[in-house]
Amino acid sequence: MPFQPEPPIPHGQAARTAIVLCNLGTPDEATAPALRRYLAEFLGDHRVVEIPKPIWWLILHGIILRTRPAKSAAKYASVWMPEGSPLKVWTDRQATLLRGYLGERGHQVTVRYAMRYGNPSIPAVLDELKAQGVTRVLIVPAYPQYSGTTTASVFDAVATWGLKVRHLPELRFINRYHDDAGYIEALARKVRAHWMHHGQADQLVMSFHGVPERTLRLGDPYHCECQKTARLLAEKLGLAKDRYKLTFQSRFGKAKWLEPYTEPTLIALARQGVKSVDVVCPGFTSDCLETLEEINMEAREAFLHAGGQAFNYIDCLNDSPDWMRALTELTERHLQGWPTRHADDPMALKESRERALALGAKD
Ligand SMILES: C=CC1=C(C)c2cc3[nH]c(cc4nc(cc5[nH]c(cc1n2)c(C)c5CCC(=O)O)C(CCC(=O)O)=C4C)c(C)c3C=C
Ligand SMILES: [Fe+2]
Ligand SMILES: [Fe+2]
Repeated sequence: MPFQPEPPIPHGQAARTAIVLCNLGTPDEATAPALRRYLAEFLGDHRVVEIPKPIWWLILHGIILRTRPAKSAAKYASVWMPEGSPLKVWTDRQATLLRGYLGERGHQVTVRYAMRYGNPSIPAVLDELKAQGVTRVLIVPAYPQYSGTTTASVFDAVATWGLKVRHLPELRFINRYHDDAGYIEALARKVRAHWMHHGQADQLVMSFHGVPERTLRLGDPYHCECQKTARLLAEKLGLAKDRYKLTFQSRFGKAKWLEPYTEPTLIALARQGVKSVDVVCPGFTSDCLETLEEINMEAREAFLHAGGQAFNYIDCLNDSPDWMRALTELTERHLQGWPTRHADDPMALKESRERALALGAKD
């Protein structure tokens, strides 16, 4: 494969830093053809479905992509926002705000969002940043808990992009922030604000996206990191063990996934006489199909149908100021050693060039 053409070598050009906030991805429209494109890319990723490729290709293209796109398109249509898919709308806002929050603290960084599947794609965003002269990139997956199915797949996309690039930018990659104090505090404040306005339900259900159970046996730390997030959040909220539950949602396919499953747990709670539940999804940093439709519509319906009386969904972190502050501090820590406060400042640049020349560098 030939390398991409490079711009002329930039003698004396200051380092320029960018942050790329990478989320899962979402279809461009809530239509069956858009869903087919998106699901083919997403479910065709061997990180996501680990069945041997030729067998899975037949199942995916022969069965799943013939039936699922239309059904999923109807679900997406039920949560679509005027500006687009919720996942994209929130991720876009987070990137814009992060740029502002970092700017307030004197950092001059470009911030973009990218999607692992769909648009704007990770390679397209990295190409654009490189064309702008960016020389350092911090990749921030939108997943607090590390999983091979999601976090590592973002890394694959970055590494694959790098295969065609001769002059790579310096790259950093955040693996996890499931126990980050700012993230836990932002979650706790969301829950407390909800309690202030609506009162506290009998149970708090913390629902995380599931993964196949075998990934845990094969060494994926995702399950442990979800447990830790839930424990820290409960501690922060002062919740006793019998007042909250950790569950896993969004099971896909027939294999066993991490348990307990969210919807059956909600049904069991209702049947045991639990009248009210608050449900929060700490593993999702943005509201999306899985929270707005699967939890706030389907799971709500199941709980109420089984005899529950009040189902209160607590929004994801989205663009909450507490989360934006946490994300700012998290990225600030990972930018250390990259002088983002000076990069575009002509005086600082002149000084650093003079210092470099004094140390014997050639201009
Ligand atoms: C938060 C982390 C996520 C993990 C871990 C994850 C693993 C995972 N997902 C699937 C299959 C599907 N996921 C779907 C949607 C979806 N998944 C996540 C996040 C994680 N997935 C998000 C944020 C979303 C919503 C995207 C949006 O556009 O709003 C879907 C739904 C698509 C549909 O047709 O309904 C599927 C399917 C697997 C198999 C997996 C791990 C093995
Ligand atoms: Fe998923
Ligand atoms: Fe789902």
